[in-house]
Amino acid sequence: MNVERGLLIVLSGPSGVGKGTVRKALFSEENNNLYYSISATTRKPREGEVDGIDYLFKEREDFENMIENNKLLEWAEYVGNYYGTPVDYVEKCLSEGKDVFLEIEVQGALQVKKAFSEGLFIFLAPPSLSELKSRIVNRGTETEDLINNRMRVAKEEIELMDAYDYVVENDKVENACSRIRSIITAEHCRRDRISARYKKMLEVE
Ligand SMILES: Nc1ncnc2c1ncn2[C@@H]1O[C@H](COP(=O)(O)OP(=O)(O)OP(=O)(O)O)[C@@H](O)[C@H]1O
Ligand SMILES: Nc1nc2c(ncn2[C@@H]2O[C@H](COP(=O)(O)O)[C@@H](O)[C@H]2O)c(=O)[nH]1
Repeated sequence: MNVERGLLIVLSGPSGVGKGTVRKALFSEENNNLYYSISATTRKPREGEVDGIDYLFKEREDFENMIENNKLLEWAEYVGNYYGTPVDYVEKCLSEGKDVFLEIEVQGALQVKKAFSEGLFIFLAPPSLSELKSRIVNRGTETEDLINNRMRVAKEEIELMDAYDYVVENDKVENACSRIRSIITAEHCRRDRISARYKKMLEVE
């Protein structure tokens, strides 16, 4: 039996806007058919982060081997570390009809868009730059230098938001989740319109 391919959902946006928080809230809901793609990174684990759950933590040499051997759907160097999406997991889920969820920065999202124009690209935006900075500062995971670097990159990333299908403001986590859920539902309905399943139904009738 032919299975309809799953949807590739890319949530992107500046560091500290709340991508991880919103993603965890979305995944805490039942029956969402969403599968999270765990990224590889050369960044060192933060307190509480677990290898294989938060990230696949790699040495630089191992990451560079993954690049050379085409094991990554996309990758980017972000504020001194590599981050990338292992391609096999994404392909396997999509071919089994599962929706795959990537939570990645903007350079990587734009690479995915080139390769997978049929993906769903959502930019999570902060209510303001000052709120963005407070969120990174209050998270307490970065030094002052890193915060300034992340804020510098954030401004460049926000300028690219027009390349996305949707912009969702993360004012409150529950509002952002509800908007994203609506976007995913609408995208499924749009695809159903052209889906082989309905074409088959007409052939059988
Ligand atoms: N809507 C919100 N209102 C207030 N605080 C929020 C909101 N969403 C997330 N936060 C807080 O902002 C901080 C950054 O959130 P989070 O770590 O999810 O961001 P991120 O975009 O995943 O960051 P990074 O890209 O660096 O991994 C966290 O302390 C989180 O609790
Ligand atoms: N291009 C990619 N970006 C990724 C990936 N996984 C995470 N990220 C993004 O990197 C920054 C920094 O993350 P942090 O955990 O160090 O705060 C953030 O914007 C992440 O969304 C990936 O596989 N590819």
